[in-house]
Amino acid sequence: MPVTQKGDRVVLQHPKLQGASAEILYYGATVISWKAPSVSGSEPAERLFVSGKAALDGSKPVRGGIPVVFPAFGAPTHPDHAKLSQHGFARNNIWAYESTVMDNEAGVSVKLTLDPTDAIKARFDHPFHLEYIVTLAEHQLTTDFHVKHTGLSTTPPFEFQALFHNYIRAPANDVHITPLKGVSYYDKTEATEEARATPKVESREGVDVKKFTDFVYENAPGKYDIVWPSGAIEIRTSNLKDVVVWNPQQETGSKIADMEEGGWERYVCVEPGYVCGFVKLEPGQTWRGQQVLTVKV
Ligand SMILES: O=P(O)(O)OC[C@H]1O[C@@H](O)[C@H](O)[C@@H](O)[C@@H]1O
Repeated sequence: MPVTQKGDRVVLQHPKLQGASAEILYYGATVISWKAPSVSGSEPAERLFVSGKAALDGSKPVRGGIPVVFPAFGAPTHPDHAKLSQHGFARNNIWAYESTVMDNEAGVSVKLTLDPTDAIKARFDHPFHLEYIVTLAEHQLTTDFHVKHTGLSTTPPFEFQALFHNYIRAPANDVHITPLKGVSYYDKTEATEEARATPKVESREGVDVKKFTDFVYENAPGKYDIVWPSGAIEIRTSNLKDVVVWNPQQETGSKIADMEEGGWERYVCVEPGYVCGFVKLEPGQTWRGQQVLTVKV
């Protein structure tokens, strides 16, 4: 069966390619596994990092995979988001499985949804409907995030940020991310608020994460290559103008309670999103953001 619903997750299996799969937890609609073969046709291998200490029981957001960040990135900055926790509520609420959207020789695709609950309304009282479509193809995983304003025409618009928090499994000390040269970014590792709010310009051909990195690139190219000696993943995006590159290294990684020992050496987070400024959604409108992850080696 290409789509199997289990207790806490839905499992996608490629209809033709034995072992190519994806697993999505209903908690947070978090993709916690993506297995894909290399281009040369090796056995499908895990492409995402999930910490061995990650909670998968819904007690806290998953440390790894692809958490969905909505409606606030990082600590909320919008007055309307003041009651929300870091990265918002999409990653720590239970989504509903809606349907299998596609099931053919090319791949398989499912849709999950999230609507306001009383607990969400207490913190973010806006009429919305979220849809998340995850598609597994031979060497690809696509995630589509749709935000709909479901209010009547007289309802005020609402504003949000959105981001795919990809933990890409890769040897962190050997990865390079391109092409970010010349792109402005905010350096969240700076000690003062003023320094964090002052844009810098990336001067490197290939960005590495050999030291603690938490950079928010604004108006980035939208297509990124993450390359290391034995592998490469491409991320293509639509409607996601910014990208965050994060790796805590030992300096801050060792302080993350649910990070496995040395985990920071096993991934790089490359996170496409709309996080500088806010999307403003009018009643009846739908906003769509998409990424396509492709194994290139
Ligand atoms: O620990 P969390 O809430 O999952 O966040 C992890 C990281 O997520 C990144 O997107 C942020 O830029 C970092 O500042 C943050 O530390």
